[in-house]
Amino acid sequence: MASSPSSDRAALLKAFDESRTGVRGLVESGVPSVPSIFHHPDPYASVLLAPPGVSIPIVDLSLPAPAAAASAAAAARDWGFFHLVNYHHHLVPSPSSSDYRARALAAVQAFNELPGPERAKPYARAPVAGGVSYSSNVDLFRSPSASWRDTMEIEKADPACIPAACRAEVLEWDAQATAVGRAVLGLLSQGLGLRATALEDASCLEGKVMVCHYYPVCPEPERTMGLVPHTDVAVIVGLAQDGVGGLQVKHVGEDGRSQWVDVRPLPGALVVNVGDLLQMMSNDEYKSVEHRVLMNTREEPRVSIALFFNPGKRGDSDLYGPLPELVSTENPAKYRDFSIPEFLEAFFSRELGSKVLVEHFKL
Ligand SMILES: O=C(O)CCC(=O)C(=O)O
Ligand SMILES: [Fe+2]
Repeated sequence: MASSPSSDRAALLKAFDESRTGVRGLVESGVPSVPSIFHHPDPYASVLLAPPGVSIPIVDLSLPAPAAAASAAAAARDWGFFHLVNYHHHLVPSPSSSDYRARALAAVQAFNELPGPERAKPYARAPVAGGVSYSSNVDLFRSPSASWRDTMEIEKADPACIPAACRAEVLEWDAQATAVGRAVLGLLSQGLGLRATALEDASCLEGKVMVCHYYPVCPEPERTMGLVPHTDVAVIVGLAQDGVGGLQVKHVGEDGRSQWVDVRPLPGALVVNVGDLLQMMSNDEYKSVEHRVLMNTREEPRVSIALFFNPGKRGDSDLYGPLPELVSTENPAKYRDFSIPEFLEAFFSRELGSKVLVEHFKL
């Protein structure tokens, strides 16, 4: 019996997933070209590139609090993305000084470059017992094209389950990035005219997911993508990227047209962005923004670590939606309230995409 293209694709996806060694495993096996399951019809799709010199705003955390809050709020309103600099005085004191961020990125790279059988051990589709999973493409079986990326996800992990190659470093980074995340949530709360602890009180520091990406070198970068355009399912995200580049943000330029703006690596800076949940909690004051990762043509892999801050209270009766303080008869709620289980079910039933949850809960 002749097989159909879709059953061929399903079989190829299954075989790829069962290899348990991700895209890096394909590269190690010496694939000379990008296999068909990773082909994107138009990886550089349709939207203009911003002229050189256009870039996301920079928020300086060493400014006096009111100025820092105004700057973070303006960036969250106008761009949904910013570089955070001078955050070091918010870090947790630690005997091992120096660059936690660089250490964590290097350790994630080391994990991804372990021999295949070693890194295959935690291979699983999240969520899993122990809170750690390594896999390729969160939406592998739901999306039309796979992307050139492997990912380790860490959520409420038992430290013993984090691979030894990066355990100490990712735990250290989690503690540091959480301290910085607390400061950013404070600024963004103040920027909404609320008390500094408003978002923290809504449990937004308690439901964290750390997502460590590895984008292997690619034999045909123009045929595939690192990460398809999407908005983040989170309150905020703090991202550490290495020096390779490829992340782009969609922004409406001065001429009113959308364009892709490169988020060029800025040494030492953390990239912070607004997720769909904060857009809804802020009743559209802050905007989640579409972003993507293009494959680089450099002969080196790219590593990034994204820390997703989500609400930790997740019962069916813990409801989220526009913060009550922001809603009035003049400014009615633009979204209905929802529980986190309801939110996650909507997320896991779809491929990665843009604003799908914002649309889902819109009134
Ligand atoms: O790797 C990056 O720079 C972006 C990662 C990202 O957008 C995500 O994990 O949602
Ligand atoms: Fe993202």
